[in-house]
Amino acid sequence: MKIVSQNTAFGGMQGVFAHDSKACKGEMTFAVYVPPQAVNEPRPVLWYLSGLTCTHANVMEKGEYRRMASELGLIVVCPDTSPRGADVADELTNWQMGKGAGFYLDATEMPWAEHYQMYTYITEELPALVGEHFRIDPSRQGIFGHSMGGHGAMTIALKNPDRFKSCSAFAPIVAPSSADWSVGAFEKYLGSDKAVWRKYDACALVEDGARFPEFLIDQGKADSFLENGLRPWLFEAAVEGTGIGLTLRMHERYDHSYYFISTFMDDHLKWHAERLG
Ligand SMILES: N[C@@H](CCC(=O)N[C@@H](CS)C(=O)NCC(=O)O)C(=O)O
Repeated sequence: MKIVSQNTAFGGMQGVFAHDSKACKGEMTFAVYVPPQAVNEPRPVLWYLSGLTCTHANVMEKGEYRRMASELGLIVVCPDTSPRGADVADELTNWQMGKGAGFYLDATEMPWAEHYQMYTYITEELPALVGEHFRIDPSRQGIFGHSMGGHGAMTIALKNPDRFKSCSAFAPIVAPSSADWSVGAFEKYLGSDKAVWRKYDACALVEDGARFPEFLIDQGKADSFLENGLRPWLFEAAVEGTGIGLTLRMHERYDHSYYFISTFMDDHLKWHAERLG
C-alpha cells in the first residue's frame, strides 16, 4: 500500500492510499479517516460509497464528516467508484458508464468484466487491506453512500446482513434496474438477463427475500434526479410489510449536491454510531 497523502485533522488522520487491486486489475485509490481514539483501541468502521462521476476525493473534500467522526470515534473509508487507468474500458462522453460509474457490481460482459469488479473489490479485497493496516473492529461495520453509492450501500447491506450492523443513504438509486440513468449501464455490465440485475437492485432484493433491520434515507425534494433516477417511494413500497424499518426524510429545497449531503452528514454518523456501539 502506497501513501498518497496524510494530514492531521480533528486530532486524527485523513489519509489517501493507493494499492494494486487484484479484483480490478490495476491501481486503486481510497481515503481513510482515522479518529484519535483508534490509537488506543479498535474502532467501528464506516464505508462511504460515492456517486456517479466521483472519486474518493469528493466526499473527503466536501462531505464534512471529520469533526463528528472524530467525536464519535468512527473510522471512515471512502473508496473510488470504478477501476482506473489507461487500459480500463470507458465511454468518454457518457458519465453514467465506465470510469466513475462502476455501480458497485461485478461485470460479466466484455470488455467491462476485465476490470469492473467493484462488488468484489468493496466487499472482499478492500476490507482485507483496511483490516491489515488500520485498527478497525470488524464486528462493528456500517455502510452508507450517495446516489449510485446509496444503491451500493443498500444492496451490499441487504446481501451481507451479518457483516453490517447499520446502513443509510443520501438520495440513493433504489431501483437501478428501471431507472433512466442506470438501465443502459446494467445492460452493458451485466447483459440482458434481468434476473441477474435483481442482485444489484435494492427494491428487487427485498422483493426476493433479502432482509436488513433498518435504513435511514435522506432525500432532497429539489433534487433534479428525484423522479427519473432516485424514486425513494419505490423502496418505501418494497419494504412495506417486510419488517424492514425505514426512516425516509424528504427535505424541501435541498438538491443532489454535497451541500445537501454535508447538511445531514452528522445525522448519518450518529445513526451509525448508535447502532455500532
Ligand atoms: N455530471 C452530472 C452530475 C453528476 C452528479 O451530480 N454526480 C453526483 C453523484 S450522482 C456527485 O456527487 N457529483 C460530484 C460532486 O458533486 O462533487 C451532470 O452533469 O448532470
